Amino acid sequence: MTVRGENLIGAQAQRGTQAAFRAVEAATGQALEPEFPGASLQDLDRACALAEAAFDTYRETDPETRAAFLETIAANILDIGDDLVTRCMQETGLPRPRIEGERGRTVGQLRLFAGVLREGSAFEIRIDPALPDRKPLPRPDLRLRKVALGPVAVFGASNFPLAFSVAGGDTASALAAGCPVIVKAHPAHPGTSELVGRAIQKAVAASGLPEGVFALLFDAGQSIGQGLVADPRIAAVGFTGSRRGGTALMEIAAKRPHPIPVYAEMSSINPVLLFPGALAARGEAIGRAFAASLTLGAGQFCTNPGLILAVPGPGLDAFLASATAALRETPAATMLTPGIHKAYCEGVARLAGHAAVTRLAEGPEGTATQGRAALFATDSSAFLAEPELQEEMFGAAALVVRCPDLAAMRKVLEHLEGQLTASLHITPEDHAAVRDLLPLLERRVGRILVDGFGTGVEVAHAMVHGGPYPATSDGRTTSVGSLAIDRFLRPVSYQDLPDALLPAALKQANPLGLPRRIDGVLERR
Ligand SMILES: NC(=O)C1=CN([C@@H]2O[C@H](COP(=O)(O)OP(=O)(O)OC[C@H]3O[C@@H](n4cnc5c(N)ncnc54)[C@H](O)[C@@H]3O)[C@@H](O)[C@H]2O)C=CC1
Ligand SMILES: O=C(O)CCC(=O)C(=O)O
Repeated sequence: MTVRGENLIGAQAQRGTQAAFRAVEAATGQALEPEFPGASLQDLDRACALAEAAFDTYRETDPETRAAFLETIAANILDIGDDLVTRCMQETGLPRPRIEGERGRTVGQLRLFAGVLREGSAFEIRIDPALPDRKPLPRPDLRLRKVALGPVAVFGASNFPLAFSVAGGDTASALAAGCPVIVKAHPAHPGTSELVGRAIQKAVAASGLPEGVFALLFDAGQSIGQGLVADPRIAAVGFTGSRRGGTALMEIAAKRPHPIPVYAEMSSINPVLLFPGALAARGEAIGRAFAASLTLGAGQFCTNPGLILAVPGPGLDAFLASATAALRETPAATMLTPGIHKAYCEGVARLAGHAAVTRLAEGPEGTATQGRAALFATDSSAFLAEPELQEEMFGAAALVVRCPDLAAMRKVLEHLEGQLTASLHITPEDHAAVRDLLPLLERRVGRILVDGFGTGVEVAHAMVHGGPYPATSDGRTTSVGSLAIDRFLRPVSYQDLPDALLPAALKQANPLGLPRRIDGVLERR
């Protein structure tokens, strides 16, 4: 499939009329063909008008129609074949196995939401039948279902060009909910975006859905993204990227006459807690596993283990010896964009020059587009005194914080901002200390995991990929896993509507076969 540099608006593919940009080959820094002329504000208006026009029809399609649509998107993405993999490798510098794996995750995610639709409990059908004889007052017939919010603007991530981008988790969950989606393409992988966008556009047509269900817009600057978030027809925003970008969009959304939710996944340093029993039992092995997680994908994961907390002793020495040895041997790796590479190098230099920080290890030097791993150390009192030490360094760098005892470790955790994950390395003799910390961890993070690292998020029903601010803008939700659909739904209650007027989902005969809670009790099916 050829990349043409065209915006996809409704059933049309058309070149923009505004300033053009080109993708940059991550490994060489060379510009790639073709040019992507940016969308105009008229294009944006048309995409929003089509999305608004599509909304009422699309949201009332039955769950099976939307499930089949998501499966068609998945099949169309696979049908692009190697053209997608090679373009994506060029644009991101990520290796083939990673891209192929991510493609599998992307289609798996679309299929997961097809399953969610067929299962039906996401719509939370609740029926409280009328009690006409109740004293002193009769109870009305009350029926609740969740309905789609409206057209959703999606800003994909640079670091997951498939699973968190045009047909990624935000798009899949919004489409499953019944929301049309307008994607502002990430400028780091426009060709990949166009190929995937065409797969969705084709699926819209093949499924007989209104053309406004999907659009993809390119922009060399930020006016299309900002215009989208401000547009009154947009009802919610999904975003993965920098804290600065996410908070800028939150501000625009909050200032609208009708503010809307922005689900932004932003920055996280993902504390790793090495408990004394685990360090004594297997400090060396944990060190090796940590180095592998830290350097995965050049460290460009929001779940990257950026902060290690431990009490000094022989176990920590063993951990550091194996981690530093592994990091010194891990080749530098191509980073996604020149901007991300520059930000990483500056972050590492800032830490290296910090008076309270020592550098423990540095990976081998690479090319001008590659990032080298780095490990730094400080102590808990310096960490508590210097807020900049908890800033995310997006790349393969981490900071070890030596805590004199577990009470100091708790203080560091109390001081931390919201995080996506916390990883605990433990043995049974650490259980009492862990039990003490769990309530605090629940307040700080979205996912608590044992004897592993947060990278490689499982797409599943019980997954939470979220966390208190600034890990995300709204810690009540997740951007990965089936619960993500909830971000794009809201409850509506229907009181005393005759059956003939009720939506199919709430009719007495339950024609859609949805799971229902009758008088608070889940109905047997
Ligand atoms: N925590 C995470 O999941 C991730 C964090 N990052 C962080 O973000 C940095 C830059 O990476 P990018 O992917 O380029 O993120 P970014 O936040 O700069 O851009 C993400 C998307 O939002 C748009 N955008 C950003 N600021 C905007 C604004 N003010 N108005 C309208 N649109 C805006 C961009 O055009 C892009 O489409 C990295 O160095 C890293 O620090 C990047 C990727 C993932
Ligand atoms: O670790 C993963 O699989 C997902 C990480 C992520 O969401 C991100 O880096 O943006």
